[in-house]
Amino acid sequence: MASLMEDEVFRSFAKYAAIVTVKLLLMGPLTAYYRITRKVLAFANPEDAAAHSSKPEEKKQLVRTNEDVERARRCHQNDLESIVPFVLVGLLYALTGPDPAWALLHFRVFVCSRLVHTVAYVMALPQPSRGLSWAVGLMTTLSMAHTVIHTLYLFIVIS
Ligand SMILES: N[C@@H](CCC(=O)N[C@@H](CS)C(=O)NCC(=O)O)C(=O)O
Repeated sequence: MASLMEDEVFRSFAKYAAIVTVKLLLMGPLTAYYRITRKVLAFANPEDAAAHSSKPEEKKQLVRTNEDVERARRCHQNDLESIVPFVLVGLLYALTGPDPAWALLHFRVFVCSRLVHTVAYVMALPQPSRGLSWAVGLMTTLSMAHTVIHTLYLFIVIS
């Protein structure tokens, strides 16, 4: 780890991966905040509610959903679909010895795209704000994946 930290690209990867992972982790507390402030202190599944009440009307109340809570949950799910691949691919990419300026651009663009995606999702901004920010993040990860695969291919051909 100490010798990896001497590498400029790995240091910036670690920094931006940490930022975007903290952002992902904060989606849980944000969902909890919406649950509390929108008074949706309900169960997620009907069977959980059934364990607490047998009355149909009461059961319905116990599984009540709220648009803000669901929005935060969907955003959290989307973060998992995008950020986990970024961290995995980004780690391999950092190990390919890319140009530091180009690598930094990839990391920054990805982090910005996810921050914009979160704001667009949670605040229900009009499309294509969310779609575009998601697409930019995806392109960035795919670009890094391309470099990883290309580097491996060259390594196999040369050796
Ligand atoms: N699992 C995603 C795949 C496509 C995707 O991530 N689309 C972006 C841009 S439209 C999005 O924000 N989808 C909403 C979501 O995942 O809840 C979906 O079902 O929509």
